[in-house]
Amino acid sequence: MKITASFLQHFRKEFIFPSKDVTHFFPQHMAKGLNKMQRTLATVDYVIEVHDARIPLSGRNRQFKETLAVRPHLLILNKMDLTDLKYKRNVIQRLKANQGVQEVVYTNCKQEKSGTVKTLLIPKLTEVLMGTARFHREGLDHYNILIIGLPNVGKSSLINAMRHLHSGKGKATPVGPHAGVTRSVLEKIKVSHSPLIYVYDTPGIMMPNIEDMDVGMKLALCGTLTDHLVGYDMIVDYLLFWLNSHGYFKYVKYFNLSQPTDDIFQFLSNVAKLYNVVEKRKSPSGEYVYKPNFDLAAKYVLRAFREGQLGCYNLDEDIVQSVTN
Ligand SMILES: Nc1nc2c(ncn2[C@@H]2O[C@H](COP(=O)(O)OP(=O)(O)OP(=O)(O)O)[C@@H](O)[C@H]2O)c(=O)[nH]1
Repeated sequence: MKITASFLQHFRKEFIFPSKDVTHFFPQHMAKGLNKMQRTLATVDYVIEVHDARIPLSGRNRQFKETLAVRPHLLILNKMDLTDLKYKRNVIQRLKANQGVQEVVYTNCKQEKSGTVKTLLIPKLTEVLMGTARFHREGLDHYNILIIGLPNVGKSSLINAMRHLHSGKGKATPVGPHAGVTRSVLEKIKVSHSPLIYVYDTPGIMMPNIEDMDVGMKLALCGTLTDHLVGYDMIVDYLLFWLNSHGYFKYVKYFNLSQPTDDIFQFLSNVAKLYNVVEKRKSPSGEYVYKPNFDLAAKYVLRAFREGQLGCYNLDEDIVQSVTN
C-alpha cells in the first residue's frame, strides 16, 4: 500500500503555522525569566543549554548569545530515551560544525537510574569548567551555572537529577508534562562539591525559533508549544504524515488498525472507538448519533508518542542524513 503524505496534501498550502499565537502565551512568564536571567548573569560562569534530543537541530533559539551575553558552551540533548540514537554521532558532528556548539551531552533525566547525569554530564561539566576562562570571576572557589532552554525540554528535571545526585534530596523544582511549568524565584543549589558547582534553581525559558511550518510542528509534537493553540488534531496529523513518510508503522499495531492510513479522520475515529471516547448525541429527528471525540483521541495519540510507545525517533533525521550523505 502506498502511503501518501496527508499532512502535505491537506494543509501545506493553506495552513500557516500560528507561531504568533502559540508563542504569545509565554511573554509575561518569559519576560520575567529573561529579566531575572540578565540580572543573574553577572554572577554566572557558565550557561548550559538544554534541548530535546528528538529535535536536535530544529527550534533551538540561536539568540542566546546576544540575549545572555554569555556563550553557551555545553548543549544537553535531553530525553535521549525517546530518540533514535543511531544518529547520535552525526548529530554531534553537525552541531559542532554548523551551529557553533562546543560540547554536546545526551541525557535522560526522567529515569536517572540510567545514570546519564552522573556518568556523562558531571564529568564533562567538570572538564569544560576547568578549561573555561572565568572573566571577572577569576579566583573564586565556586562556579555558578545557569540552565536555559525552550519550554518543556527537561530543565527542571535536569536540576532535580543533579540536586538528587549531590545531596540525595528529592524534587524541589516543579516538573510537568506541559510547556511553561517553571516559575519560581532564583535560588542556588549545590550540585557538586569538587569542583564546587551551584546551579540556579529557576531555569531560563527561551522562545523557540520557528523557522518554518515543519519546525513548528516538530516543536509542537515534542510538547514545546502549547498543544491547544496549535490544535491536537493538527499535531497528530503531522505525526501521522511524518511516520508514514518515513516508513515507521508501529502505530498500526499499537492502535489496533488493520493497515497504515494517511486519513487523519479515519485514524482518529478508530482511536476514539478504541478508547471509547465517543459522544452520544440526539439528532433533531430523535435518533442517537455517535460522534468521535477527535480532541480526546488526539490527546491519547500524542501521549503515546511522547512516552515513546510509538517508537523512538529523531525528527530531524532527514537533515542529519542530508548533511552526512
Ligand atoms: N522521557 C523523558 N521525559 C523527560 C525527560 N526529562 C524530562 N522529562 C519529562 O518532560 C516533561 C517536562 O520536564 P520539565 O523538567 O518540567 O521541563 P522544563 O524544561 O523545566 O519545563 P518548563 O518549566 O515548561 O520550561 C516532564 O513530564 C518530565 O517528566 C527525559 O530525559 N526523558
